[in-house]
Amino acid sequence: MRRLPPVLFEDGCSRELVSLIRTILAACKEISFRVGQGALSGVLGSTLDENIQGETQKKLDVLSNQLIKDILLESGYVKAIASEEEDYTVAGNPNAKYIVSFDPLDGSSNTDINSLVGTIFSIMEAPEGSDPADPAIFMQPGKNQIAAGYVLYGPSTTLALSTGKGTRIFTLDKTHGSFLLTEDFAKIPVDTQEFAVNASNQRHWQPAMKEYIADLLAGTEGPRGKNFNMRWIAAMVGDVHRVLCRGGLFTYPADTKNPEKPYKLRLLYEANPMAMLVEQAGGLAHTGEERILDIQPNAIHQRVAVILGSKNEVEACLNYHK
Ligand SMILES: O=P(O)(O)OC[C@H]1O[C@](O)(COP(=O)(O)O)[C@@H](O)[C@@H]1O
Ligand SMILES: [Mg+2]
Ligand SMILES: [Mg+2]
Repeated sequence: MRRLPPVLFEDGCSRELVSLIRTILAACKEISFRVGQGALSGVLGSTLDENIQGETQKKLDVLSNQLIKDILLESGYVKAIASEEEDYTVAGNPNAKYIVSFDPLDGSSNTDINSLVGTIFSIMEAPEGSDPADPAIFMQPGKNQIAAGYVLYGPSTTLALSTGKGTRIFTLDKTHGSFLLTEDFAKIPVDTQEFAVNASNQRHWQPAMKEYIADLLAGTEGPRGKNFNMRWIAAMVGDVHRVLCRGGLFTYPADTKNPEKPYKLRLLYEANPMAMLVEQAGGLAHTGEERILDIQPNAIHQRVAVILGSKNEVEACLNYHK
């Protein structure tokens, strides 16, 4: 089986980029081990702290963030990092070429129930002459991503990675510690009969999303003329993995539950990297108003609406938003 580094070199990735990706993955292997230890790890449950976004931090959120942050800053490969669990961006090596944003542990409410969690990351180039301490370094649209990926800590530890030449899936061989290529070019089927949404928010959605989901639920008796099934893992990383494996539509739409927070998912750490992986596998990723990868960010913790997955189904959903 082909191992990760040679595959990336064949794609023309620079030595520095391959080393950076391997550095992130080294931290992910450690997180994979800790997550796999479950209650034995001593890091299940919550801390007494909140992150800057007002969310309670799980002990594994804090640990995963520390592992990735330390290894990246020590490596010298990054000019700056932005993390869901850091209040501000963190400056790195002023001479480095890349910047990395990451969600150290996505779906962390799942840690205590032994369910899916993962790490999501996005790599861009730092603008020429930029100041490593200036958060403006991260204010680039997602289409500038050089690489994006996630590591899913499930029954097996799985990496989905794109460097702009398709989306590949690797599986961690825990006996040797290598990520082995297990699916060369993931291809999301264009049609689907499966969707993922947190339906408990239904009464707070905008009319377009209410109508779209109602029509899916109406099945063969509704305007879509076919039955749909629903899944919700409560970890975007798990839901997007299913979409990459067998298609589907995943959405976290705008809602009016908390007027100060109409969107849930973060642009830099969640929406952008997932959008790149999905588009590189033949799917679409949109907010309902614009392509996610075209959004010009205005803050590191910015949140957006997300509709992604099988091309024809995302287009069907977008038709309700016109
Ligand atoms: O509480 P809900 O509505 O099920 O939210 C689930 C969503 O929240 C998230 O878990 C947010 O991620 P974090 O765990 O990194 O905060 C997404 O992965 C997921 O899609
Ligand atoms: Mg997350
Ligand atoms: Mg997280």
